[in-house]
Amino acid sequence: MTTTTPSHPVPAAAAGHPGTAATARGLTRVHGRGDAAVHALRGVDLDLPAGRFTAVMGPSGSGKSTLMHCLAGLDTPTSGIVEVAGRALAGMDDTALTLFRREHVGFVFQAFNLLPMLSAGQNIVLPLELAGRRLTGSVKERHDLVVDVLGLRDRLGHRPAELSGGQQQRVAIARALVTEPAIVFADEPTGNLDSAASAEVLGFLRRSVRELGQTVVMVTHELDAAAYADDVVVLADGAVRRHLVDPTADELVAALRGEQVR
Ligand SMILES: Nc1ncnc2c1ncn2[C@@H]1O[C@H](COP(=O)(O)OP(=O)(O)OP(=O)(O)O)[C@@H](O)[C@H]1O
Repeated sequence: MTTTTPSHPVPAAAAGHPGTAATARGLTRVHGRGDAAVHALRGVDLDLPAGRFTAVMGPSGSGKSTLMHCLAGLDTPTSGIVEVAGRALAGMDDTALTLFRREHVGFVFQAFNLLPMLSAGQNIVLPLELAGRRLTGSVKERHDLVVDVLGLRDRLGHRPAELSGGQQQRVAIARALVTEPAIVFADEPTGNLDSAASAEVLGFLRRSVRELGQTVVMVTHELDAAAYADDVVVLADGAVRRHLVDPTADELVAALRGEQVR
């Protein structure tokens, strides 16, 4: 593991767990039983620092999605510990997990997952409404900041079908950021975008880290996308092969060499 010091300061973290947004210890996930058992994760130890943009890379089947789902409380590990924002996920029932995700976790998906009948603005405030939070005071300030950072001010009245793919993904990012979650998980967020829109979306994700102090974890197959991140976790065979802090392009390519990335 690379242990070099980050070149820019790591901001203060989510409440209750200074410096670390999410932690995994001895994380395993086995699908099926007996001869049919698939060991998707084989003992992952990982600390994801707050206020950083981390890319998760690795060959197809190396466990990227499983790791993200376990960290986000969308899948239950077979063994091991997950903590997000200083809270252990083990022992939370479905209702508690749903409430926890609503408050502390944001998601950005490859397919945008916007509600087509709602305007961009209505999609963005949906998580606030679900959490019973009113668009006033500091919540309104945060909303306005997110809308401006993502350049969506003049698109709020448009429905998703009236927006380009890149604009739709920016709305999805705003929706993920508006509640000020401890961590945002982005699963192949540029998988449905052309290269120009991809660059734009990745630039906005990076700005959300730099300017809003957000923590973003992004699963990607693309070296170009990973180059926007501060840090890169390389998985292989269900384990962390490398955790690169502020890698140069050459260091990243060298770390991935030998790990066939789809
Ligand atoms: N529900 C499931 N049942 C059985 N096996 C599964 C299940 N989900 C994932 N797996 C297996 O677990 C391993 C890890 O899968 P995972 O989807 O996490 O990998 P990945 O790195 O995200 O792959 P990709 O890059 O192709 O999306 C794979 O061998 C996969 O086939």
